[in-house]
Amino acid sequence: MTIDLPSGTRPAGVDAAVEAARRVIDALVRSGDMTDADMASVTGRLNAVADDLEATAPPLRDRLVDMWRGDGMTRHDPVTGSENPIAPPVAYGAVDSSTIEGTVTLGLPYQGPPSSVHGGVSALLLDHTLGVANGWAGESGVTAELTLRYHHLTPLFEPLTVTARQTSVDGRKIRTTGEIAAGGRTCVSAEGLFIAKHPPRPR
Ligand SMILES: CC(C)(COP(=O)(O)OP(=O)(O)OC[C@H]1O[C@@H](n2cnc3c(N)ncnc32)[C@H](O)[C@@H]1OP(=O)(O)O)[C@@H](O)C(=O)NCCC(=O)NCCS
Ligand SMILES: CCCCCCCCCC(=O)O
Repeated sequence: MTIDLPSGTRPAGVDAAVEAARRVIDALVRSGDMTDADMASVTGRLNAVADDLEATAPPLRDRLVDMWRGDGMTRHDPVTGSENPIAPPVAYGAVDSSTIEGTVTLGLPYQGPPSSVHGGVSALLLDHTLGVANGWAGESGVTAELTLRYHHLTPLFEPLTVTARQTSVDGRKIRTTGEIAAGGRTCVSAEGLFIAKHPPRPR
């Protein structure tokens, strides 16, 4: 079964709140202690928001069922998820029947080396994008092996292209490749082995 690609961020509801949370995370990392902001006040206001959300959140099991409603892509994952503040988020488009491509610009929360993307963040983006390419191509599974090569530092603050392509399906073994590029230069390349396995969605 071929999945639909994630359909993007909605302008209201939780998506808008998540977008605001991303701004908060970015602004906190940007500020550090080099700010005139009253951090005691900031802390109090953020805790008040968290108190409100925690007091009104649904039971975990109900939310898990809700997260996995339907058969298609989710809105909560940590890469594309418009309901997840730790997702940058990446937005994908189809290139062909087995290839997808996404664009994203990463800021300070994703820093590893100076002004460069953390290697683990690159791994996250590639693991997920290879997985979604498999769903798009019609045969998906869980990651069994992910081999990465870091060719060049991946820059923060400029558009990155994340590409993935399913290259073969052999029984349960699915092979997929991908890369992160900046300005047309490959920064990280990936080869993945996925095994067709489909943990049940909570219902
Ligand atoms: C990957 C996983 C599904 C394989 O377990 P399994 O379903 O029991 O599959 P099997 O052990 O029967 O292996 C199936 C085939 O894949 C191969 N395989 C499995 N894991 C492999 C790996 N890491 N590297 C290379 N080959 C592997 C096996 O050798 C076997 O090949 P064969 O059919 O030629 O003998 C299982 O180890 C797993 O669930 N791992 C966790 C996955 C995960 O959390 N990924 C991140 C989130 S998506
Ligand atoms: C059919 C749906 C495909 C979704 C792909 C999600 C990739 C998850 C990768 C991972 O958890 O390591």
